[in-house]
Amino acid sequence: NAASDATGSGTGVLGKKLTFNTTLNNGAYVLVDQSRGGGVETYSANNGSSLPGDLVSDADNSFTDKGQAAAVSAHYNIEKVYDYYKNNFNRNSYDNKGATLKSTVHYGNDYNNAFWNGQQMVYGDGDGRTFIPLSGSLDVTGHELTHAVTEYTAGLQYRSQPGALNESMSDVFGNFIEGNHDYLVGEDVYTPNTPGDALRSMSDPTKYGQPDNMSDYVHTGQDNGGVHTNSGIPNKAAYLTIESVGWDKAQKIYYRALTTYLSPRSQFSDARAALLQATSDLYGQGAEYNAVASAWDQVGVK
Ligand SMILES: Cc1cccc(C(=O)O)c1OC(=O)C1CC1
Ligand SMILES: [Zn+2]
Repeated sequence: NAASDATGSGTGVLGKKLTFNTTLNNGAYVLVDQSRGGGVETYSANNGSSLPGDLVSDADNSFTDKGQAAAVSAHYNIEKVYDYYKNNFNRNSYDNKGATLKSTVHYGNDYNNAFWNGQQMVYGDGDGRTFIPLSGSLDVTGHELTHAVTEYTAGLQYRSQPGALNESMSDVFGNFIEGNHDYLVGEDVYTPNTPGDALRSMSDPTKYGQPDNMSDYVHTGQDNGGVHTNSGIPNKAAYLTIESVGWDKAQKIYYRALTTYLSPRSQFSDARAALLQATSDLYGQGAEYNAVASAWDQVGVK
């Protein structure tokens, strides 16, 4: 049969009934959304580690099996992430040329991670204690896809200060995309037995062991120079900026800095300058400009 567009439905990781675009292909419905850019395609590694694995399919376009929940959430959430970048910034996928958005779920066993591997997004199932399937969180899927946007724009190297900025941009846009203004990261899929906690907090990074000031920058060889630790410093600056200038202006400032002024070896001080320049371009050197300067003053970055 010719591939055609259909509307599928299913149950996500958090138990919600979700609808999304599928394609009827050779008598089965697959998680392929041909309506967005070069397509959104969702695969399963079937708890192996070869990528991308198999396209997730269902005979009756109703993806309600428990084993399909991680794929349902990934497919639905990535549609939303695509729409965020297209609707807010007219960006057509991570490369702005309609690159196909590929995700693989059920990667590995009890895998408490998610990552962008340079070609696609990959989501573990979690071990059920630290994480439940990570694709269940919109801020996590936004975080992962933003790694791809960063790679195709600023190209921030994934180590030391540029790496912490890379991580921060993913947390910042993950939060913009999730849109619930909780400034938390991963809360929907983190520690199911501990309500109210999160993997990271942008409003109070110290709550989960991250520094929130340059004076507490962690010099380490671990984790590519502490990229998931030191991201607390630019994350705190982002929180202060968003609270001062407001959600909408902050999004525009951050997107312009990421796509126009940041570069592979940008340090925290370069991020301050890039965000100030973006603010000046967009809103001049008034209240918003002073708010950005103050935010970075407060985290000890000049
Ligand atoms: C859970 C996890 C482990 C290692 C790397 C990442 C990574 O993608 O950097 C990761 O995912 C996140 O940080 C998402 C936002 C919760
Ligand atoms: Zn990341």
